[in-house]
Amino acid sequence: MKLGIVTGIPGVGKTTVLNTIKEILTKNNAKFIIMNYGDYMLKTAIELKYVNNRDEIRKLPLNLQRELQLEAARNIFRDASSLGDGLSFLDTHAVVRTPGGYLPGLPKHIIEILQPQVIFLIESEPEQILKRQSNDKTRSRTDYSDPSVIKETMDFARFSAMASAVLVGASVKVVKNVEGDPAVAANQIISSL
Ligand SMILES: Nc1ncnc2c1ncn2[C@@H]1O[C@H](COP(=O)(O)OP(=O)(O)O)[C@@H](O)[C@H]1O
Repeated sequence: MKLGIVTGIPGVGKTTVLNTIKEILTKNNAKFIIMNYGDYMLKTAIELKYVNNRDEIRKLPLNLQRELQLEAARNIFRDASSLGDGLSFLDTHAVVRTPGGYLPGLPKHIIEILQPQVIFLIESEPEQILKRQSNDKTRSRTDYSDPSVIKETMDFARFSAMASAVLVGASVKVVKNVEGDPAVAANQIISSL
């Protein structure tokens, strides 16, 4: 199994880079899967009739959210393993900025189930991230609207990714999302896994 966890703070271009990875690997007839952590949580939440939609998940009692997080990790590992020597990518967050502080996205009990080889951190200049956010009217990311907040969140994402990597011996790779060319980051991620 080859699993790379792809992280990046909101607005850095993670969705764009992952879509580019998909295009490149599809063109190359490669065996791969791109999984989104939230999608896996939502699937279980709907099956268990906890929620009807994605936005209800973060309003559930924390113990149920933790149960969904754990079940998602087990299912993600199962799907990545079943791909054999194909490439698996998991779209998630190294850190989540909350009013109560920075929350690790990959705590011990989760990273130990996932067993990734690499944790990727997609980064861009804070000013660039702000510009992309303001150009992208389809999403609301106002909680990341200040360059110093973005810089601090990126720092904590690095600390958090390394702390998770230490637990399973994964590597941490910082990948820059170059303005105008998301394929640069996409190719780096593919070749590093
Ligand atoms: N390398 C890039 N160069 C220019 N614009 C980009 C690049 N990557 C992403 N964008 C733009 O930035 C905005 C946010 O990208 P998105 O992939 O949705 O971010 P995320 O998933 O990290 O929140 C979008 O408008 C997207 O088109």
